[in-house]
Amino acid sequence: MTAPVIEAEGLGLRYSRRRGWALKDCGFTLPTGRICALVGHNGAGKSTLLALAAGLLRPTEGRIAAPARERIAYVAQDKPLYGQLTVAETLRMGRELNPGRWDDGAAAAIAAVLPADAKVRALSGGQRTRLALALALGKRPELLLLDEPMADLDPLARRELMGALMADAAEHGTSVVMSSHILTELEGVCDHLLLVHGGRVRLDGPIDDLLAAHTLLTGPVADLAPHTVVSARTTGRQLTALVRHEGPVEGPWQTAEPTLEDLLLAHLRTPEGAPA
Ligand SMILES: Nc1ncnc2c1ncn2[C@@H]1O[C@H](COP(=O)(O)OP(=O)(O)OP(=O)(O)O)[C@@H](O)[C@H]1O
Repeated sequence: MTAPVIEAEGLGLRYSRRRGWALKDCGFTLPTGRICALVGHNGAGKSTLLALAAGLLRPTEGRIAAPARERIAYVAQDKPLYGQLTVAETLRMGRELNPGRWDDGAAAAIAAVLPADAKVRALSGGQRTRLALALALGKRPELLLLDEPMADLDPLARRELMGALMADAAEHGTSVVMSSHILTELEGVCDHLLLVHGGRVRLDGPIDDLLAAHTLLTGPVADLAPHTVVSARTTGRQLTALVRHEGPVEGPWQTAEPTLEDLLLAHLRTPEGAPA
């Protein structure tokens, strides 16, 4: 097995005593070189987890091991940049802050369409995202942490930038963790999944293994034991369910392997604390 790039054990974070736990009892291992989708409801704890992995927050309990700060690039949801700098000055700052590591070509490939002399404060949301991603890739990180990176990009820019990011990650063996609410965007791009539900890790592992461990079935309503029902819906006498199977699914049902979207939606629909 590949060495892990992130390893968490009993990880918990409480922003304050009054607010309760944002993350609790989280344990997972992310092998090096994976493209990991980080999925969960609003407020599930995704940004908190990314900030912990980036070393910007300290765990309240447990531990998380990840590469040193200089080997991580973290693009936060609000893409903090200096508004008074120009695009060219921002890239120069990236080069000066990362001596010996900075990859001019990677940064320029992403930022090339931006007006070099425009002030950052005059850029659109999507243009700022592009600049933040250029800075992140220029740093030539071992681990790239992206918090909803594509949210304010138009569909063409989203496709182009996602393609560029993934090609760059594949070429350099970069590990990527990317949170997103756009499930279709993750399919075909990510090979690993981390699903956070109510502050706990509900599912994690290679996507192919997780899909193979689940079955989507339709047919007459009946007892589904010994399989674990993740979500079920009945229409008249017809049952549609997603189960985590224990051995082969035998019965009067039509069965299929779920898509990633089927799997994610089913797990996101379950109540907090239900068996995964
Ligand atoms: N700086 C903070 N101070 C106090 N509580 C916070 C802070 N940041 C987040 N929280 C709380 O921690 C919990 C997890 O928030 P987090 O931002 O990690 O969720 P998320 O999964 O990234 O959500 P979203 O999909 O909406 O971005 C939420 O209950 C949130 O209110």
